[in-house]
Amino acid sequence: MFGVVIRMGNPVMDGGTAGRTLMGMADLLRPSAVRAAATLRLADHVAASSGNLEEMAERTGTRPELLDVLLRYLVDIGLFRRDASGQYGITDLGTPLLENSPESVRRHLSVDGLFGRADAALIGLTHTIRTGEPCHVATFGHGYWEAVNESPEFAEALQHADESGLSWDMETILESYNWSDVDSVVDVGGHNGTLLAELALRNPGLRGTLVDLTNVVEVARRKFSAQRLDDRCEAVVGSFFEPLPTGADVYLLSAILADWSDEQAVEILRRCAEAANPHGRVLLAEVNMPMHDAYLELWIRATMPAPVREVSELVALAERAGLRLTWEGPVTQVRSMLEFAPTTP
Ligand SMILES: C[S@@+](CC[C@H](N)C(=O)[O-])C[C@H]1O[C@@H](n2cnc3c(N)ncnc32)[C@H](O)[C@@H]1O
Repeated sequence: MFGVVIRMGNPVMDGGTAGRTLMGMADLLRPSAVRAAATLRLADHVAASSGNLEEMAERTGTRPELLDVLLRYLVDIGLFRRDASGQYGITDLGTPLLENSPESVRRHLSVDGLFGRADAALIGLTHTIRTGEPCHVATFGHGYWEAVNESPEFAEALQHADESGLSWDMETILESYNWSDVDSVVDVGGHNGTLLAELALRNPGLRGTLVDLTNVVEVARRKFSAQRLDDRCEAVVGSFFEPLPTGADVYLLSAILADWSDEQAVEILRRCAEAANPHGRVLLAEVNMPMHDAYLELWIRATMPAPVREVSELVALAERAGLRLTWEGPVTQVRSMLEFAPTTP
């Protein structure tokens, strides 16, 4: 209370244009109110409501007097309107908060959802800048990928976000490597199965095993079934920090290491080296984050470590894990293709 009073009497708030602009840029209330509206599904409740605030509070599990303040503020910022009788309605700007709007952003903004939670952790950005630790870890006690696997809804959210298909230059993985000699591949951290399914479709002799955490594996299994690939592609629950299925020709790591520190990356590579012994190969198809976009890079750094590594650094990590470079493929703007073989039997 006193803080509010002090801030309202602050000359920065009352005067200087730049100060006001900055205070507006740094404002946290507006985004929090928009996200509260998304989380509480207020647009849908307003659309279905008879106008009775008590009833809407009951449905949203909120306190009527505070729900009223929130709705009034959302009117002030143009997401809702209120007629003379006090009945609320949705404006054009507020329409994407409806669950079934073609442009719906409700799930994305909900603080109960995967992306909304990750965004909420951004308040700890200073911690990340100081320490390098993702503020997601500092805020929730675990990383982004553990969160994905915490709730089936989170994995589904990721699947919807990934419906774009072969993203991040996956075509380079499919086309630059000689898959015709490969009988079996383990897609380590293979996610929703998009890449493995495409590999199997383009290489009819190839069998694949995808290893990932629980919820993601469910999504991958459904994809393999839908594409009638169950006889050649399986998805198994496992961690790349634990022993992996042994004896495959290729252990594929696509866009994995960027999410982990050097020590963790070496551990993952070592698990692949152990499983690949003695004749298998480890194929690194690492992503290179676009450095020119500071906004994206800050978001990613706040959410996961995502170090951007040069080819020489990747090779050095692999050597620490008992792997030697056997093939250097293309290095595109977003991918580095490198093949390794275990050095020790
Ligand atoms: C950035 S995605 C990469 C997915 C995929 N390989 C691709 O190229 O799109 C990272 C994947 O690693 C998985 N993952 C995270 N921690 C894991 C662990 N300990 N063991 C296995 N998979 C894990 C995540 O669930 C996610 O599917």
